[in-house]
Amino acid sequence: MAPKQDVLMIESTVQASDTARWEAVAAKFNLNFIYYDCKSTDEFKERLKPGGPYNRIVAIVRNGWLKAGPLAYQVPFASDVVPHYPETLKLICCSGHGHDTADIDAITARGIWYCNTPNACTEAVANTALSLVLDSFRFLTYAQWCARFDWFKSRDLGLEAVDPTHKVLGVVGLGDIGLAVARKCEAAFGMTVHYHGPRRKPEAEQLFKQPAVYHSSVEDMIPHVDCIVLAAPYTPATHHMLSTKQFSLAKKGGLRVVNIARGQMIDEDALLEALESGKVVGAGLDVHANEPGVNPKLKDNWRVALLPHIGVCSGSSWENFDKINLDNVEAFFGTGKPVTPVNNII
Ligand SMILES: O=CC(=O)O
Repeated sequence: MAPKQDVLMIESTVQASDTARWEAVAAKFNLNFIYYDCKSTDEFKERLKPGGPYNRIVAIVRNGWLKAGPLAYQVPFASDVVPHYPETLKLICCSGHGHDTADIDAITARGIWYCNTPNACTEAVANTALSLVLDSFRFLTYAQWCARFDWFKSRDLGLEAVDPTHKVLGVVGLGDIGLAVARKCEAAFGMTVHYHGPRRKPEAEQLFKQPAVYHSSVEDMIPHVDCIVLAAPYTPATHHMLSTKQFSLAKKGGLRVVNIARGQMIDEDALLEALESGKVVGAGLDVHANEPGVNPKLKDNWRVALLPHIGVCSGSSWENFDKINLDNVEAFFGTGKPVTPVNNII
């Protein structure tokens, strides 16, 4: 009988798992699951070496999020790790939409499929964005603080807070998540929608009562909108896409800034200056430039609502992660090709 094929499972303390289906797939393709428990990326590299316990792995599956504590924020698919992968490795399945922490070019050059889990957490992230949009106008997070610690400070909000009702939303990235955010903001607040992205999406524009307006640059869009939501992938082109120049273009009354994409897309120093000058009047940030951790000056600013990158954290996302990872493992071992690769292995 052929030896079992090792699959390295990077599990999470919080994850959904269709155990019966994983067991059935393991039995069908003679898979042996081994479980990642490295304390550091260096330990991971050691274990990938000849004679090491991970030296014959055929697939890596990162289900859910990495555990908190020493395993959190290890980056097992980064440029410095890829050269350590054994020749046997042919498939990586990683929960989540973004794949900016994986070196896709290097992984592809090694002949390894890389799959994300598209559309798995659209609903969860879009709902988080909706809440942050409201917060960026109404400062409800600050009001919570007042309820706990200083009731009468909340009275100042009477002059500062406004409603998002019938205001203009500007979405950067009208993909699955950006579109869902825009539709929710239209349905909940009657907001009209402008958007920016690499190309116009005429069909998506027509999904709104008042067709969405396309701008070929973010600079062109900012003077038209009351609130900007970042929902695009993080790439060299989107690094610091909101900085001093962009904030200076805010319309009278000020801009609100919501980020549910990646922290490095905003220059946080420039954001703090824009909050100081009144170019930006509210912000809601789920993601941060230096995760895990939040800029202390942002923490001190009552106009900023902060979350610890939990946009995705909802049971529906975890169930979808597990299902899509399973679909990819099953398709790869059955046909040689996974279902949702972001790269192409010829
Ligand atoms: O941040 C979450 C994701 O990329 O899915």
